[in-house]
Amino acid sequence: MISVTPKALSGNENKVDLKQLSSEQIALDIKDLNLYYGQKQALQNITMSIPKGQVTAFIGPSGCGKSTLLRCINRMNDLVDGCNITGEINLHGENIYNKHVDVAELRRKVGMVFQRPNPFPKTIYENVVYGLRIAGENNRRVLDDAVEKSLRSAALWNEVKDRLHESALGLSGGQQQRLVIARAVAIEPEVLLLDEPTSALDPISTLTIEELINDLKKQFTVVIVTHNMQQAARVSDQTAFMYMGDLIEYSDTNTLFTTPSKKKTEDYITGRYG
Ligand SMILES: Nc1ncnc2c1ncn2[C@@H]1O[C@H](COP(=O)(O)OP(=O)(O)OP(=O)(O)O)[C@@H](O)[C@H]1O
Repeated sequence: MISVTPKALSGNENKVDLKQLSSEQIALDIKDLNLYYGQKQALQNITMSIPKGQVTAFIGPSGCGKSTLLRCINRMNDLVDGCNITGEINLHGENIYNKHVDVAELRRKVGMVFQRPNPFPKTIYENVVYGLRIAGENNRRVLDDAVEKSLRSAALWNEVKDRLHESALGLSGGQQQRLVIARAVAIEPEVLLLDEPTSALDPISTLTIEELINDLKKQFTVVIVTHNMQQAARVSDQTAFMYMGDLIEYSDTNTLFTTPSKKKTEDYITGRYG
């Protein structure tokens, strides 16, 4: 078994029972989701409910479909030629794959942060307000308030408050990733998707982001893909283990890492493959 720090084990104050979630507790309800890239099936009958205000991690060996599943949640796979999806992902009881769903509006509710920090070549301030400006907000006071609030939420305010009008590209990698998180939270999404958000960062920046994730769940539902099992154990409340496009096991993080119910999960977390 991998070692799970006491912090991870005690971190889940508002533990939920995944088998008995009420509709108010569910942020995302995924039902019989199948995804094909051309002929190749990358996700098979994924059914799971992701609780609100918690951190859910997707783990599994390379190519198992973690990022594909994450990208389904804000319809990023729509951009892939030959990609075909069946099944449902319900947000507030509505299937995001319904024909009339406005994808831009969906992405406002479901923000995403990628592996490599990708700030725009603009000032720190303009990066944070980018989504608000697109939504037509130009009131200086509103924008100033959003900048401070978002940078505080991303644990970056103290480091950048005196250089808001300098280029974002002058920040360190870890600061850039927190800036990208600030940009994502500025438009107040309901769900925040993090696709291996620390894999390009040094250990100290990784720790800062992990602490930040723990704070973010007070305001948002967080779903994170990570290669790093220790990270999943440290930051998440629930963990989903995937293998070759299947969801093998999904349970609270403590249970999954200490008493997994499936042999495949146990083999993975004990390092027999991956
Ligand atoms: N755009 C694409 N076109 C075709 N096949 C793809 C595409 N993206 C991913 N795949 C395939 O789908 C499967 C799942 O890929 P995915 O990136 O979701 O896995 P992953 O678990 O996130 O892997 P990793 O940990 O290596 O990032 C893999 O076999 C991959 O090669």
